[in-house]
Parts: sequence; structure tokens; C-alpha cells
Amino acid sequence: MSSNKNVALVQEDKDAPISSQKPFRSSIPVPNVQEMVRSDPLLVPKRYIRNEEDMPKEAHICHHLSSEIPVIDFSLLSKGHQEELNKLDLACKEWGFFQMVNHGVAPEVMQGMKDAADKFFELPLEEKNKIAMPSDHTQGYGHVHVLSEEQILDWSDRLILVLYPHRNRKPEVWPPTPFKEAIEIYTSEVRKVAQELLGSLSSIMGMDKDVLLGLHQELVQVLSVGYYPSCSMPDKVLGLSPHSDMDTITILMQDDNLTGLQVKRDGNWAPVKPIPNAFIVNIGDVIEVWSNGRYKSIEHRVVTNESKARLSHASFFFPHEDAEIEPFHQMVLKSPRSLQIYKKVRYGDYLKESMKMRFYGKERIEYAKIGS
Ligand SMILES: O=C(O)CCC(=O)C(=O)O
Ligand SMILES: [Fe+2]
Repeated sequence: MSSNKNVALVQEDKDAPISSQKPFRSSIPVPNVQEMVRSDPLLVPKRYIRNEEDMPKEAHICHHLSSEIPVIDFSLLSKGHQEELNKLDLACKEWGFFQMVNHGVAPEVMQGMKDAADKFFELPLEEKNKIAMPSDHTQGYGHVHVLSEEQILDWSDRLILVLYPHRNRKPEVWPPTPFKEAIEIYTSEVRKVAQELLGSLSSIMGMDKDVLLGLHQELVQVLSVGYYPSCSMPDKVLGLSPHSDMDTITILMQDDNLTGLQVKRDGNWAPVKPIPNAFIVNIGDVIEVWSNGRYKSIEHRVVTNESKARLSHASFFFPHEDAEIEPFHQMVLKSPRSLQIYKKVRYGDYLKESMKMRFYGKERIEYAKIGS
């Protein structure tokens, strides 16, 4: 693991607000992967080759587990069906991941977003670079989480935009119409789903539906459209390093025909096979803390393939930086020996500490553990 060190070589601006303007820390510049593949489809520079233990080896991929990833019916959840709420509880406890069907977002809205994103990523590099991520924040087209020259790089490029709050938007790095419109329509629909889902999560944690959303103070929303080019050596690289999400929940729209996302399960990896038009939802670190570890923010990663590029659309939902995150009393009581595992953290501090660390595995949540 020597070349993926937990070090930050970039200068840190200690006084800069960690606000949602900086959902991630500024990255050092790295090559555009799509362009690299376009100019030489066989080239895989050394910087992308994983250490032995991270290479996506077939022996560690449990295809049979894909069908066990829970499927939750959102329409039943929002009607308060107890059986579906029990399924949600189990899914968050056992998997931290589930597919969500009947979420109410129209297929045309989803397709509109996918088509517009496809068109954007097909544009020549100089066109896409008109909205390139600048060095002083992390919105726009580029890369995030690259903290050192030694870091092993992900086989992907992405477009990252803050949607809410509006005051944190950076209009200068938004793509032009019609992609812009597709983003507005799609993300506002996903926001409604997220708010409703927070209601269900609030219920299964023994609270009134609106409590969890209220505790966010402001529901910060970030979109990350990931482009994972094909790779001539898919068993040597990763599209995205293993990580857990540091948000409350993530709602992902993936390609209906390509599997790339894998979820960690008992030390192995379960591919998330797309169900057409379903969303994939995962629990982030914030819910893990609030639930005192009952619900898990599970590690996941993205693998590439030899023949096709894959696009994914991740919507991250975060609390306001001033929100205080602490295990709910009733969740502590439900824990083995009623032991509280996590302490109270201000979310902005959690983000700040997390971003000093490498984007890898589940190490970042250690900061919120009692005794750390
Ligand atoms: O692209 C994917 O399937 C997953 C993306 C993801 O995990 C992330 O952006 O945090
Ligand atoms: Fe993720």
C-alpha cells in the first residue's frame, strides 16, 4: 500500500470555509483518461496500475451475491408500509446498499439526463474544458481526490456540480443548455426522492418522518457524473478506488446495460447488476454515525471493462456544515451492550478531517469514533 499514502502534499488553506462550495478537496491536475484512451486505446500508464491487493481479480468477485442485494419499493415506503420499512431497515443494516424501484422519477427524465451527459462526454476535449474544474474549488469537469503525485489514479473523469444551496453554485462551470436543463430537471426530481427517503430513514430510526431532514439544517446536494472509459487492462485498474461515501445518502443512476459498481461484502466484491430504471441507494457515513453503526456506510468501487465506456450519475446529499451529528439515543440503546461507538461531530469538521485523508476504504469515519 506504499504508493497510496495517507498524505496530503497539496497546500491546505486552513482558513477557507469548508462550506459545501468545497464538497471535496482540490485535486492536483492529472491527465484526462478519456483522451488518453482515445489517442492510444492500449496504453495504461503505470500511475493507474493498482497494487496487487486492489486489482479486481475474478476470484474476489462474487457474482452470485448480485441477486441478493435488496430491492426496495419506494412507492410502498412512502405510503409507510411497515413490511417495506422493515426491508429498508434490514437493507441498511446488512448491506448499506439497495436498489430502489417505483421511485416515481419518469423514465424520460432519467433518459434525458443520460442522453445529455452522453453528448457532453462525446464532445472534443477543448469543448469540455471550457467548464474545466479550476484549481481553487472542486466543481466542473475534471478529477477529485488526487492529493499526491504518488497516488494510484482512477480510470475515470467526472463532472461535479453543487446543486443546493443555490448560493454555492458555480455557474461558470455549468455545461450549456440543453445539458444544463436536463441537469436541473433530473436533480430536482432526485431531490424529492431523497427527501422522502430521509423520511423513511427517520421512521426506521424511531423518529417522526421530518426529524432527519430537519437535522440537516439544509439539504446540500451535489451531482457527480462519472465517465469510465474502456480499458485494455481492466484487471489491473479501477474506475474508482474503494471508498465509503461521506454524505447522508447517495442516489445513483447507472447505465442500464453495463455493470461496473461493486459493493464490498465479507472481504469480497458483489457487482451491482442494473435493474432498468432503478436507482441504487447507499447509506453514507452520516447515517452510520446517527444510527450508531446499525446502518452501514459500505465500501464500494468501480471496475472497468475492455469494450465499453460507462457513465454513472451520483447524487450526494449532505447536512449543512454546522449540523451536529451524533448517534441517536434510541439507536445506542439498540446497540450491543448499549455501547455508543461514535461521538458528536460537527459535520463541517468531519468533512474537513476526511478531506485530509486519502480517498480510500473506510478510514475516514475513524475520526468520528469515540476514543479517536
Ligand atoms: O459510478 C459509480 O457507479 C459509483 C460512483 C461512486 O461511488 C461515487 O461517486 O462515490
Ligand atoms: Fe461512492
